[in-house]
Amino acid sequence: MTSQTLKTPDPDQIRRAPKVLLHDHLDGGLRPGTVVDLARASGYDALPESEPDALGRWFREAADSGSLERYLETFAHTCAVMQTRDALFRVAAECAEDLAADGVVYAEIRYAPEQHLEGGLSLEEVVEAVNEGFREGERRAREDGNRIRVGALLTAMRHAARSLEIAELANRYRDLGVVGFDIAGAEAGFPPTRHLDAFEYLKRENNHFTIHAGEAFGLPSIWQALQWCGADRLGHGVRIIDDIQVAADGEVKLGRLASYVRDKRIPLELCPTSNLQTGAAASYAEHPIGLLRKLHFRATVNTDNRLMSGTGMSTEFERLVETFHYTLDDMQWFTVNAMKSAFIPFDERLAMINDVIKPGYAELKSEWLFRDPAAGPAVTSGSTGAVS
Ligand SMILES: O=c1[nH]cnc2c1ncn2[C@@H]1O[C@H](CO)[C@@H](O)[C@H]1O
Ligand SMILES: [Zn+2]
Repeated sequence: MTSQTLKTPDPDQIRRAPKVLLHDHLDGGLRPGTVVDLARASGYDALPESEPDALGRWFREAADSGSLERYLETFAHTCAVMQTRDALFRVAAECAEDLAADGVVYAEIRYAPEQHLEGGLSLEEVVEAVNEGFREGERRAREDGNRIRVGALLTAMRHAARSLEIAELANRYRDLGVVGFDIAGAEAGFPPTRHLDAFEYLKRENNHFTIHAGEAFGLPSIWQALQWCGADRLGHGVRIIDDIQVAADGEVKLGRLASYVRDKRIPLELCPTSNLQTGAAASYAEHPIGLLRKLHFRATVNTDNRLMSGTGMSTEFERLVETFHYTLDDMQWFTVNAMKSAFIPFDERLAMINDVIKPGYAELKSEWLFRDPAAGPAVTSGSTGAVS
């Protein structure tokens, strides 16, 4: 290892580093200007602001409530303008384009088809419009010299009763752009076991699913998601920290559930900024991701809702780099964790890791060797030579 390996990456390196995103809501990632355009086109007159910058600020502030329930109220506006084929296509295309421009090479984007039927579309038409939008976004990204692959996750809302139907839909569109299933929405009062039939169906079909659990509600929710429902991954899962004790002398003790999650390499789809907004964590410094990374949980970094959190993958990593002094090696570790945990076939995950992610980080890590000497010293910290 050289001293350069210890240096934290700058924002430009973070943006150029290949990143993998497993937890991002389509209806939580619209461009503010697109919300304004689509509202105008559809005659939706309930937007709280009519100018894109002000609207973007409104979403961030409204979502900054400290409560998941109030955070979720903001989705009424985005869902309202996503009720036609053209709107869904546009939002999906821009989503893929924006992620690619931010250095994301692989993304699984989720949304709840049942929330997009008010304009008369069928569930199938919703899925097809979004899939076509993703393909268009991938194409535009290629034109811009970026590479991204996007898969869809179909979400069922946990307060509703359509989960089996949505699970069947996910299964029907398997290999046609949909890579898995999820449940989302308010957690307290809506345990995942209400949707057991959907999960059992997907298991019988050898299909994949993740469950939002351990965000607004703690260990019982995580336990149910894993041991009753059989989730492949945990959406957030951040409250697994409640089952980890750190003594004053630094000794760490994992409870049975935390041990299970770590031993079984259950992926945690952590979303730091979103957690600060809903009150699941008090600050970046206190966010459990720091400890979970040290303890080698299968931790991944995600955006959740780029519009409501005013964030992106690079922004999330910037905050983590500032807070925990992560290096490119740490970034690569989170990224490989995410790619290993994706719902696409094993050989494709492996190729993404070996042929895209690792070479991408190697390239970034090698840049200092070829820099212009006139540009100043090669490293700014730990610059005394090899350390191991
Ligand atoms: O962090 C979250 N926790 C739980 N549910 C969420 C979160 N973010 C978004 N949604 C919910 O998922 C739906 C489909 O995308 C959104 O409409 C929102 O209600
Ligand atoms: Zn979410």
